[in-house]
Amino acid sequence: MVLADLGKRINNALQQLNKAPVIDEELLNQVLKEIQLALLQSDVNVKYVAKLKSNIIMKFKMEDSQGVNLKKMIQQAVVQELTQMLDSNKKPFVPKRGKPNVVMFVGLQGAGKTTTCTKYAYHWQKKGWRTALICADTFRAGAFDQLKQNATKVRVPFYGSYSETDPVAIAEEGVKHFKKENYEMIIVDTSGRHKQESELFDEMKQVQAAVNPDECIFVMDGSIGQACYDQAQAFRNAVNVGSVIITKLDGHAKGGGALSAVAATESPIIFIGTGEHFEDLEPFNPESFVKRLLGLGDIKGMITTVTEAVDMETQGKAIANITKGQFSIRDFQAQYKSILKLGSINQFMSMIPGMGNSILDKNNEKESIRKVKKFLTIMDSMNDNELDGVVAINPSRIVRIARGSGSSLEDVNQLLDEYKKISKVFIGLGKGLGKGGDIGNIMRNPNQIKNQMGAALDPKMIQGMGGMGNIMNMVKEMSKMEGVGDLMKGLGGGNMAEMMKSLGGNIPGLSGLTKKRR
Ligand SMILES: Nc1nc2c(ncn2[C@@H]2O[C@H](COP(=O)(O)OP(=O)(O)OP(=O)(O)O)[C@@H](O)[C@H]2O)c(=O)[nH]1
Repeated sequence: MVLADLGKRINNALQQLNKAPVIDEELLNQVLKEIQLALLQSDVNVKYVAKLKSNIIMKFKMEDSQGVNLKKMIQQAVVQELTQMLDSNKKPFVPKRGKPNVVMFVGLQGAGKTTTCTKYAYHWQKKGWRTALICADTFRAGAFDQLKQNATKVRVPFYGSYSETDPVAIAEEGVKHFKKENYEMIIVDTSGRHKQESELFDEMKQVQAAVNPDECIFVMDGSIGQACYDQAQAFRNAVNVGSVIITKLDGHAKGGGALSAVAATESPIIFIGTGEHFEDLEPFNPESFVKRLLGLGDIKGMITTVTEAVDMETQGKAIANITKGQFSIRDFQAQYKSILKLGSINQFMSMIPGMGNSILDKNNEKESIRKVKKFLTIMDSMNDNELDGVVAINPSRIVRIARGSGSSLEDVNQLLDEYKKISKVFIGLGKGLGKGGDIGNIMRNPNQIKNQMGAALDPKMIQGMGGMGNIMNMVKEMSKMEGVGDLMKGLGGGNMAEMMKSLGGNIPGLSGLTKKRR
């Protein structure tokens, strides 16, 4: 989670409301002063910070302090004001499946445009869209090689030329080529310049006129803080910029300033860059971002992520098996595939209320993803009978599987151990749910589930989630929350079995995710 420090400081300020016996204007002023200071140090414009304070004080004065929970009201007001500060109030372009969506990227040199084009391509490709990249940057030497290398790494087809010097011709030709091949997401990377200059804007306009993109995304370096305002305005005035991606928000103190400044230009921010790797791209939604920043979770976002990540048909088969007391390696494989589709595990965890500041550091997360990928490769080397549990995997097969997947015996054994542990949890869960998969069964007999989950999850993970009691409360609370009903309906049965099916899709991987690299 980026800007974690800002979130922590705002949260700490709000905590004072919990401790105080009475919430009066003096205390509120003190809390707001600390929030203001944190925002100013994150380079948020003083004008927005002052407005946030006066709006919250006004709401406080309007409340009848007898009848409301003041702490909750103030917390909600802070969320609302921060969300408003980051909201451009403009709806971004939404790509449509099954048709060619041409998206052109513009920005200054070094902002991270080429890297972000690749991250964006990877994002859509992971969702199963036919995605392609075009390098129309003929200005910077080596730009085509960089894009080519990136595209190869994420396995996305690319188009470019070493000999053609006209960016317009390359962009036009590339778009024509990929449209003919029925690509759904066609991404055009254009040239940057060191500063805003007429040559850059002229070139962007020509490319835009030639390829007629559905969307033009402006990529901007977030480390410049509120200076983003002038840059975003200049690009908006020069070309038809539809939305913005702010990069380098990892480890930069001025992130809050960058985000609020761009929102003020009325350009929607659609993603933020949070690192140099291709998976370091977070979809941006102001409310979700603020709630996660303050550790309040984002159930709506979590439901969307889970719904997108879960393959309903495969999971349906897994849940049918579980309720029959079976859990095959193929079911296990389905859970691991879902984990990869979640995108960032940290980002997913921060959507869970109470887990705002992620439990994994970046190295651990990468290590965990590597492990998930390794396990998937090993499972790819098993035959159908082994995956479906028709035959047991004997020692000689373990040797063959290790050889076939290019892994060690230790890796294969580790996978089988993990599978055994997880299958115990799932089979226990299936028993707890009973035939109908009724939520009531779980809630009437929580100890059974608690014991089984407790045995399988990593103790550090349980601790990170506030203990087993807290995990059970979270499941209980989530089952009551807005949107969960829709998810359950969407999943078919409208019962807890279905919900556990989708959420459970992530539990197995988590048991190994907090293990430190040795
Ligand atoms: N830390 C961090 N680094 C980033 C991020 N996005 C890009 N970078 C780095 O920023 C540097 C510049 O990125 P490029 O993608 O080459 O920049 P560009 O804007 O395409 O440059 P031109 O093609 O010359 O216009 C590279 O070292 C990237 O790895 C991010 O979100 N976080």
